Amino acid sequence: MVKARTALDELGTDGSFKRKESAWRNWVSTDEGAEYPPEADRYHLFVAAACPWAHRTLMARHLKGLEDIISVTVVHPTWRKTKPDDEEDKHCGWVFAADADSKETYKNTEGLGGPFTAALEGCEPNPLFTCFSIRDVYEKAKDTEGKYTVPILWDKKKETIVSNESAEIIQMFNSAFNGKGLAKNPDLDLAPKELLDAMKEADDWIYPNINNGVYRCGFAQSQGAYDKAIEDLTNSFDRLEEILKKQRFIAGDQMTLSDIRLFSTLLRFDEVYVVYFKTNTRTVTHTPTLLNYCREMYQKVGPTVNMAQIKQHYYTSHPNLNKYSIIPKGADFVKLLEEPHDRESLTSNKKQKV
Ligand SMILES: N[C@@H](CCC(=O)N[C@@H](CS)C(=O)NCC(=O)O)C(=O)O
Repeated sequence: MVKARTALDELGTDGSFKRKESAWRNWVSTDEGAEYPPEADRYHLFVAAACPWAHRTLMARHLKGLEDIISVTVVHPTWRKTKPDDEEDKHCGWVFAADADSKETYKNTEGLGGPFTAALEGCEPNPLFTCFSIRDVYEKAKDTEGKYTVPILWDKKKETIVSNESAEIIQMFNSAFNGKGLAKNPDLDLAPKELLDAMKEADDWIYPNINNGVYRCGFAQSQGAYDKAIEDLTNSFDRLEEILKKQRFIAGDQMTLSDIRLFSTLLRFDEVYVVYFKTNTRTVTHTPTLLNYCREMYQKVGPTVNMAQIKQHYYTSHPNLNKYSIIPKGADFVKLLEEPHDRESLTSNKKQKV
């Protein structure tokens, strides 16, 4: 019997949040005889618009022009019981939205807050096979790990999961679909050879301290664990600012996958993490360099951003953090991102490809 669990169960003995490694790690590859070769209309993404890891894959798909050949389903932002008919089964997580004409509503997993409509614009039932939850998708692939995360890159031909690791899915999107007229932007290289070392160097501190750092703050269950996480986050936030004062993107003059990874966290920072995860030592709004950096990124990937779903997900899905699921109004961070940025001055003689 697979033990179902969520990120909220991943704790060290000191109350610190310890994220587990993703379990499905296959690759779409152009290698001869590859099990998962690049093909049009073969692969499908299951994502939550809210999830920063899934958002990475939507940004890479958009920038590479893969929308016509890799289909997507966005799940409902508010978690609920994944086996609603089984009293004993307590697991809560991502479920598909109901049909557009459904009138069903539900409350949060403690029966409070809401009501949230089961049908939601931009979300839909699973178009590939009948099922209720993302857990059902993992079960169809005979998963034995029991952590039912998005994103999932699904193979429609073999009916299985290729990968559930966003960092690797974005690499596949960058490099595996450039031939045979598949990607509309095959020449855009978001991981150029000459920047690979700088990208790795940046990812290596940004992941633990910023991307996962906000979760280490928000899911901490002891003061000591929170104190350590917020100190690491604050120092890294300041380090980012210093780097981006001198350099247009995090690994150099050119946008790379490392910027996609960073932006997905910064986009959610002021509206969600500052309030919900108590990351309130800094804000992007009051850090001009980072605000302008976010403006430039937003202006490249705007169609992938859904702030309403981002807020709905976090504030309504973990009643232990927000019992009544009240969604704070916020100061409309996205509107700030629509304003002009000043980042060209950092690379005045180089033309950006995107
Ligand atoms: N390593 C994974 C992490 C994905 C992840 O943690 N996704 C969250 C959503 S933000 C999730 O689906 N959580 C479900 C759960 O904790 O049960 C990746 O980067 O792809």
